[in-house]
Amino acid sequence: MEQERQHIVMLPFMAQGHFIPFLSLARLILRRHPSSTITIVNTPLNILSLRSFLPPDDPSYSPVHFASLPFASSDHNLPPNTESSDSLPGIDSLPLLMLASESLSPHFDRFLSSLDPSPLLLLADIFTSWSLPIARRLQIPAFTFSTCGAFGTASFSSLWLHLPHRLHPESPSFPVPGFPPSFRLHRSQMSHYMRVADGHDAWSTFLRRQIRLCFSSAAALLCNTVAEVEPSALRLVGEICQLPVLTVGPLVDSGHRSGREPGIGVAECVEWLGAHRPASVLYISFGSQNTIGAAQMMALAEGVEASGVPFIWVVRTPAGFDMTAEFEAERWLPEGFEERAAQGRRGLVVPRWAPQVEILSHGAIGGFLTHCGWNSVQESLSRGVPMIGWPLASEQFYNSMVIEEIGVAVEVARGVQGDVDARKVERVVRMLMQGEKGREMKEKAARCEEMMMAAVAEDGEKKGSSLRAVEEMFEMAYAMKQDTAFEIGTIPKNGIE
Ligand SMILES: O=c1ccn([C@@H]2O[C@H](COP(=O)(O)OP(=O)(O)O[C@H]3O[C@H](CO)[C@@H](O)[C@H](O)[C@H]3O)[C@@H](O)[C@H]2O)c(=O)[nH]1
Repeated sequence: MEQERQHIVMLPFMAQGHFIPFLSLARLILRRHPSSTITIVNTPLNILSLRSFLPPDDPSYSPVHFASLPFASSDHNLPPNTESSDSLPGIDSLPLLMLASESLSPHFDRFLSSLDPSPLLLLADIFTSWSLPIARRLQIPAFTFSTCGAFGTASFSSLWLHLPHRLHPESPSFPVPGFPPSFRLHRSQMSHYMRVADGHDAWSTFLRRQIRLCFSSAAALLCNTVAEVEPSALRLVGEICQLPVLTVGPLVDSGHRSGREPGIGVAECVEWLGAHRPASVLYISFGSQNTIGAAQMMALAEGVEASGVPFIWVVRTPAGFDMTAEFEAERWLPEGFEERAAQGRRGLVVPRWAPQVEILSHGAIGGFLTHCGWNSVQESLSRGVPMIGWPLASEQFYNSMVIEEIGVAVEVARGVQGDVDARKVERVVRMLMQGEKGREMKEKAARCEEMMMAAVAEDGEKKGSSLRAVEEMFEMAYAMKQDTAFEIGTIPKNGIE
């Protein structure tokens, strides 16, 4: 009976950047509760992708099952076989995928209703909050798992709910509801979509609906962060969403990870990195679904080349062009850039996708120029690698603020549209990789690494904060399951809507 009650259903949003932390959370849960079973629900192609992340012979994942819900992307004005954000031609079509994802609701309802006995818990994504009312109706405790950090979740949620910049049309910066009065954000720290949002566009419609449902219907918020790394942001996010917050990070899986066909094999990467001095190589990547502008790409290439710092750069077609298309180096990079980089192993240009975790784990990596996607930030810090931030979209702007404040990063540019100065890139790269300030940042990153490892470490009775959070999650879910009245009123409400 106990065993049956330990069935957890997970519903990640349709994006690689969300699958990775969900799988990693599954692994963490199974480490603490090996007799649990976990069913990850998604669309057919995403299930294939999720499966490919799992090491084929790793018994620790054998209690993970998958359930597929019917989905045809062409029914939603999306290209055929487009089921995740990284297979979209560009970020502009993300709202179509977001709105299409809500069509899974009746299928998910049928799936969840068919489970007998009913599961202990639903772990929904913040973007799949449409599933929370279904779980509540079926008296299944439902928590939201934010794949972002605490500060990122707090800022992103408050900004989308209130669009506060619209109240200050003349001002470049503005206060944010729920944040201390002295706190202000700058317009450049918003994606283009948020800047132009009026509350009725497709982005606002979907995101506001999901955030409100999360705040009103989840029993708790799980955050992919480490309590000791983001202590003050934890209070902030708890106040903004009016939910208990549990920190379960860092969800960085060091196991086998393919997910997508890499542009370079692990062995080749490791061999290339092996020819370099410790902490001498800069890794450059903009995550799974973002890319920079064409002129920015040229400036970045010029700056990195001028710095003389060896690099591995994951490239994809610039913003405004089909991101799924083949990368044309001769069109998007300075003439002869790749050939010069190849000489003496100065640089490695990798099309589309690289084995990032393996690269960041290599001792030759000394810095990471990143778009500040939260998985990348966690992967970098959990290996003590300091960063250069270049946030492009979503909550990446606020992640960049967090890592600057912790002292483990410096921001070099923002967004996909602005001018980028190759000289500044050169200076910042040299500073991080060769300067005194870079050395200090590396020391701070090493301290973050220690805190992150401690959060998931166990020494007899002593458990790290993230392991304790997993226990708390189980205790809350058991208590809610026993309290058959949980549906009416035992869940905290934030009063929104
Ligand atoms: O060549 C690549 C590129 C990416 N990755 C992996 O893909 C993930 C990328 O995740 P992340 O760095 O978070 O970037 P996005 O894919 O852009 O993530 C989306 O989801 C994140 C978590 O919610 C948010 O923080 C971001 O803003 C949002 O864009 C990481 O695990 C990387 O290791 C690779 O393995 N190889």
